[in-house]
Amino acid sequence: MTDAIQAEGLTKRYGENLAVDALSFTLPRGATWGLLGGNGAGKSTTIAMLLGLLVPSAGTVRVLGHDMARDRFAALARMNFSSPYVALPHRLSVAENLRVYAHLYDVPRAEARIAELAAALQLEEILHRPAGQLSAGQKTRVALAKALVNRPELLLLDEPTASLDPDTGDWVRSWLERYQAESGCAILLASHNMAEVERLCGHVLMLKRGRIVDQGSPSELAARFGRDNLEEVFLDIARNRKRAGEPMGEAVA
Ligand SMILES: Nc1ncnc2c1ncn2[C@@H]1O[C@H](COP(=O)(O)OP(=O)(O)OP(=O)(O)O)[C@@H](O)[C@H]1O
Repeated sequence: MTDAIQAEGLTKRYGENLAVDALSFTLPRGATWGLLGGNGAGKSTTIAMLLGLLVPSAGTVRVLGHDMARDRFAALARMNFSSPYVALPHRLSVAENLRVYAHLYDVPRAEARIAELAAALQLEEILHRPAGQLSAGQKTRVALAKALVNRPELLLLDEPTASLDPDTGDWVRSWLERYQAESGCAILLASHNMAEVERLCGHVLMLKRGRIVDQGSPSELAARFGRDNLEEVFLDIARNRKRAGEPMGEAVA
């Protein structure tokens, strides 16, 4: 079976600024991986290139076996994306929004799929409310429904729980865990929430100034840095501290 994502030398330059610098990684089918990095590390730019929204300055991306430079639409039909920073049309009701996306993705039996998602994501009571009038938690659930409308084999999530209260954030994480186990879809998750990444991700790419500076499972990374958790590893990398046992002078990045 082809991998969910194969990125080779993926690069994005904005003038002099190298936002993403020769990223290479392979996300297997069915895996949940995290993309971690400080502000400006290149996470959103990477996701935009994986979606084909930005043209890479160099490098190649294959999504579910499709070359994004030549065969983007075949890949887009089989993947989806969610970000709290991308607003849904705010005057349309939740149901109308989901119908538009179901239509765009040519979803068979669209009304049945929308009803299924509304039940799963607790949207039934808000289906006829304008999307612009929802709370952050409700918007997140609608955005997830939109992202799942075409039963994607690959889901790209940019900060899926940003601005949610701890209870709603936990609900979304549990839901994603269950959904991933049931559907087997691959997930690439960009997040600033280290506990979230520890809980959901089997493997983490640590990004700094557009480059992968380390990677591994959350527990491997913690062990490598002699730390208890990913938050401490993140701070070590951000502040150029050494891995456990590394001689002085060999900074991580
Ligand atoms: N449209 C653009 N034009 C010029 N530079 C850009 C553009 N978009 C992003 N950049 C730059 O590219 C770099 C990576 O930005 P990006 O948004 O990918 O980072 P990020 O890891 O998603 O950050 P954050 O966690 O703050 O969202 C930054 O230096 C940013 O200023």
